[in-house]
Amino acid sequence: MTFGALIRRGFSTATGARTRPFQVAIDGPSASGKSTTARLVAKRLGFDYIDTGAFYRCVTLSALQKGVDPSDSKNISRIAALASDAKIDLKTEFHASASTLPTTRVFLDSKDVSSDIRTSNVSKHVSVVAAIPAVRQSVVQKVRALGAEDIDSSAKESKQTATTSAPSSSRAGLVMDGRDIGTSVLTHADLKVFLVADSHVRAVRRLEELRKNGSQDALLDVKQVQEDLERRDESDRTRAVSPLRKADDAIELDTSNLTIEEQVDVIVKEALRRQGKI
Ligand SMILES: Nc1ncnc2c1ncn2[C@@H]1O[C@H](COP(=O)(O)OP(=O)(O)O)[C@@H](O)[C@H]1O
Ligand SMILES: Nc1ccn([C@@H]2O[C@H](COP(=O)(O)OP(=O)(O)O)[C@@H](O)[C@H]2O)c(=O)n1
Repeated sequence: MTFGALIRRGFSTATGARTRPFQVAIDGPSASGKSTTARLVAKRLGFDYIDTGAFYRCVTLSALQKGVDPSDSKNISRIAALASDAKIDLKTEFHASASTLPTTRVFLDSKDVSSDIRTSNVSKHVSVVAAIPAVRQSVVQKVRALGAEDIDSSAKESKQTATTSAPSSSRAGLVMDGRDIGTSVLTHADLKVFLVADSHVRAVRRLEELRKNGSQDALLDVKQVQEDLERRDESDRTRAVSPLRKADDAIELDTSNLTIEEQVDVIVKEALRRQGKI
């Protein structure tokens, strides 16, 4: 095994120093609370945050904008090419105020598409796009490249964009959320969490969020939102490559009856415990 591979596996150096940032992997079905929780955990721990769902949404948006129908299997290789060519950047602002939720802006080929990737049309097609093996390969490559940048240059670029509550140099870790983070992207993550919640509860929360954001999709009713979430979960769970599933070594956390603060607390405490800080 190479030294690089040992580093990726998180082995310590002879001096006992950690060789890579502490990694937290958060997976789970749609609207289980992953991104909200992940951003707040990152803020509390002074870690970076990567929303991998945004990558699949960008590829889907790119296809739809170019008139390439994701539901037509003849378009698989065109969508794979779009995924490979897409330049995707995330900029998370952590904000100084303790009570403000960090915000992540998403850029596709340098254009801010943060709202465009959240429309119901993108949501409707994203799971089909995410099931294309070549798309997953491209996205995982892009996501890993971001993770590696965090390892090699902890005080660089993405941190300059952040109005962080913690100094950028202290961003010694990474929180990543998605569907396959614990099972195939960060398989050696120091802490893996699988968030779940009742699908009706998730639909109510998602609709509330759409209303708050003034989205046109706020006109949908809870039943329609719940159906969309369940359809997407089913597709994510049953696809051939990297399906949504709890990693064997992940902690499962049901957020149905928790407050956001409670679920964040559980994860932050476990991360601190595993870092030997409490
Ligand atoms: N425990 C909770 N109680 C109430 N609302 C929650 C809770 N957890 C998350 N939410 C809300 O549910 C919605 C979906 O959460 P989000 O983090 O976007 O989920 P995911 O990233 O898994 O799709 C957001 O509006 C979020 O604020
Ligand atoms: N690591 C990931 C992240 C997202 N995805 C796909 O991308 C879609 C959108 O992810 P998301 O996290 O933005 O979705 P929500 O949970 O916010 O609804 C999911 O339904 C999956 O099909 C994936 O396959 N693997």
